Amino acid sequence: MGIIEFDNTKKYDLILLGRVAIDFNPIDYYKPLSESVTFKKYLGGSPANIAVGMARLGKKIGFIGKVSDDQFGDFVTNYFNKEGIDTSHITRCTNGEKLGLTFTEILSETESSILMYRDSIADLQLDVKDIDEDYIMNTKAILISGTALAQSPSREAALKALALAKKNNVKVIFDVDYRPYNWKNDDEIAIYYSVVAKESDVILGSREEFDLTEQLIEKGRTDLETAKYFHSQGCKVVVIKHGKEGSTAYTNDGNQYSIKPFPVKLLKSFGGGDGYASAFLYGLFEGLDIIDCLELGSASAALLVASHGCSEDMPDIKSVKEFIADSKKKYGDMIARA
Ligand SMILES: Nc1ncnc2c1ncn2[C@@H]1O[C@H](COP(=O)(O)OP(=O)(O)OP(=O)(O)O)[C@@H](O)[C@H]1O
Ligand SMILES: O=C(O)C[C@@H](O)[C@H](O)C(=O)CO
Repeated sequence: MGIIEFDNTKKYDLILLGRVAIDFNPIDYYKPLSESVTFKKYLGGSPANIAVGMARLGKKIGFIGKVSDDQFGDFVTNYFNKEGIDTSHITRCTNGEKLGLTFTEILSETESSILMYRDSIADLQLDVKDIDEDYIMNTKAILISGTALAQSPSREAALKALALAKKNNVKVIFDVDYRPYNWKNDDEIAIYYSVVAKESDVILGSREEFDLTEQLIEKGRTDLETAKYFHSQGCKVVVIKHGKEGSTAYTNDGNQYSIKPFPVKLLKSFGGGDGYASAFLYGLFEGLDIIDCLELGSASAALLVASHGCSEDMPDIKSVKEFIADSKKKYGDMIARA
């Protein structure tokens, strides 16, 4: 039994709530996006990427989201169906809202960025009437992706899902997932992120994302202060990521575990967080020790930042374990264990 006690009688392991979008990553990279001509289309959206990652790791996955009523909405739901992800609670917009589009710029071997088109966006039209208690009752855990809190009606839908999860003893995972595009101001970020974080059993975020969350509580906290605060609110695991510097998990029994990134040739700096979340959470559902969950997450993240895509390149557990074994053979047993 791991640190999170899941109800293993439930139909789903995890139901994720948030955006499904599309990534367009350049085939002709190492140049400004303005000069790229050819792109590869992938399913995208951080929670959608995590859903694909966890399905490929063998977990039973559901999703609550809103997509455009057009061919791009068809593309993403068909992709989910092909990956074995339940789409019964993915609904279509009725007023022409569009699916989010993300264009990745791979400028050089060390510089990349994303350009997100998110006006009149479909995913933020998720509504409280789309949140079904019977669906939520049937999962071990829900994952709320922070961007779903950026605007109404999605904001209230996410908070309703949170309330129903707590009511039905469904564990809550909060992936802070900060994308600036749809937020009105820092106060709203702090208000809504902290409301969800305080109710969560597991929180995953970068240092910057925790700073945004805590700005109306206390500024300038250390990672340990942040972790202790959310443990005092009932959170069991706080994971704080520091990009290529690695990450640390703080558990509510007072222990902390750090992991470093696995060495890879970076192609794009995006996707690591989604690969990390999928494999780390897989480890939690498997009841693994936290350090082993971190190792899986760090390995999957490394594979993703070395890949051209995100969802499409999510690894199965065999690939993750082979990568870890190869890395240990090449660099030594303690390669990632800080
Ligand atoms: N250059 C790198 N080489 C190897 N691993 C990396 C590199 N950069 C990031 N990672 C891995 O990816 C993990 C998550 O990256 P990061 O901290 O940037 O999270 P994030 O901002 O949520 O990612 P994303 O860009 O997917 O949203 C890191 O903790 C690390 O394990
Ligand atoms: O999170 C997004 O909406 C963009 C993703 O689809 C993209 O793959 C990325 O940046 C991964 O974190």
